[in-house]
Amino acid sequence: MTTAQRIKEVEEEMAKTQKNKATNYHLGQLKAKLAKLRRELIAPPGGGGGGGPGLGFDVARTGIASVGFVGFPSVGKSTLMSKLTGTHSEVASYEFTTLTTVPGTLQHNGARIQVLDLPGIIEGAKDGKGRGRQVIAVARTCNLIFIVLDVLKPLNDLAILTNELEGFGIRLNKKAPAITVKRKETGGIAISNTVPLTKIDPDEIRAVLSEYRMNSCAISIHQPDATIEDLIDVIEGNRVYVPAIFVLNKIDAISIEELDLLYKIPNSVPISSQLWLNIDELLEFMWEKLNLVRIYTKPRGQAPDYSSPVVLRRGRCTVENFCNAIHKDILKQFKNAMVWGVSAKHSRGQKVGLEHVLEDEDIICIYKK
Ligand SMILES: Nc1nc2c(ncn2[C@@H]2O[C@H](COP(=O)(O)OP(=O)(O)OP(=O)(O)O)[C@@H](O)[C@H]2O)c(=O)[nH]1
Ligand SMILES: [K+]
Ligand SMILES: [Mg+2]
Repeated sequence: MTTAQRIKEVEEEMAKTQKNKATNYHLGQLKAKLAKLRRELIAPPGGGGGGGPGLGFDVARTGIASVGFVGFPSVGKSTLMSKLTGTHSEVASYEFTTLTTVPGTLQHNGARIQVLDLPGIIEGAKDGKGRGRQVIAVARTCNLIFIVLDVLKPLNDLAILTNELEGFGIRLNKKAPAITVKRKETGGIAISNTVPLTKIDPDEIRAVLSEYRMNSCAISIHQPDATIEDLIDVIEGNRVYVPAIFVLNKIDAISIEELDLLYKIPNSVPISSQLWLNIDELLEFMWEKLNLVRIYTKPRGQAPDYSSPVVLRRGRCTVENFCNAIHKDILKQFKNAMVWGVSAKHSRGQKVGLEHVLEDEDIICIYKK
C-alpha cells in the first residue's frame, strides 16, 4: 500500500469513529498514526523529497522577505503578481496556465520583497495530485502566504486549501503551541498544566505518547485551548508557522451588499486584480503581516536618511543585525551607537551596544573605534 492509501484508510477509520469519552484513546492513536504517515510525505525516508532537492521549484531567493501565492487554478494569482511586480507571468482563462514558480520583486516602504507566483493547486495536492506537493513545498519556505480565492466561493475553497497546507506541516496564522515535551530515560509519563485545559483529554495524550513509543517523558501545557493536534505538532517538530492573508479576488463580479459580508472573514482582503481595486489595503496588510523593521541611518552630525531604510526582520533586529546588514566589517570597528525612536529609553536618544533590540522606524548613528 502507498503512504497515500494508508492515510486514506486512517482518515476513513477516524470518520466512522464517534467522539466520546470511550473513544478518546482510539482517536488519539489514529491522529498520531496519521501524523506519522504525513511525515513520510513531507520528508520521505531515504530523502529525495520534502524540503530537500528535487521537490519544490528552484528559484533564486532575493529580498528581505518572500510572499508565495497559493490558490486554485484561475483565481487570478498571475494577474495580481504581474501587476504588483511588473514581471510578466502568463495570464489566461484556462486552468493551469502557470506551470512553475515565477518570481518577481516588489518595493514597499523601502523593502525589497520577493513575490512568488505559483501554479494552481487542487484538492489532494498534498498527497501527490498534480504539482501540488511542489507548490506547497515552496509555500513552506515563504515568510507570508497569500491564499488567493475566488470571491464567489471563498469559504469552501479556503477550508480545502488550509487542509492541504496543514497536511504538509504548514500552520497558517498560528503561534507555535505553548507545550513542552521532555523525553526521559525512565520515570513514566508526567503531564502538568499551568492553566485549566478545555480541549485536551489525558486519555488522548496517553494514546499519542504510546503511539510515539514515548514511555517516559514530561509534558507541560501552558495554553488553555491546547489540542491533541498541538501536542502532535510539538512532538513531530517539523511544523512551520506562517502568516497568511486570504485575498478575495474578483470583487468586480459581485454586488456591494455581498462585499459587506466578505469583510467579516478574518485575515481577508477583498480586491480586484483586474480592475486594481483595494490593492492599497492589501499592501498595507501585507506590510503588517511581514512584521519588518525599518531602521533609518543617521550619519554623524547630519540629518537621518529617510529615503532608504535598512530593513530587518523582527526577532533579528539587534544593533548587531543592523551592522551585519550594512557590511560585515562594521562590527570590527563598532564602539557604540545612538538610537532614537520607540526602542530608545529617552526622547533625546539612548547610547546602546550591539545587543540592543531596535524597533520599526528607529534612527541609528554608529560610532566607530
Ligand atoms: N473578473 C475578474 N477576472 C479576473 C480578475 N483577476 C483575474 N481574472 C481573470 O481570471 C482568469 C485567470 O487569471 P490568472 O491570473 O491566469 O489566474 P491564475 O490563478 O494565475 O491561474 P493558473 O495559473 O491557471 O492557476 C483570467 O481570465 C483573468 O483575466 C479579477 O479581478 N476580476
Ligand atoms: K489561468
Ligand atoms: Mg497563474
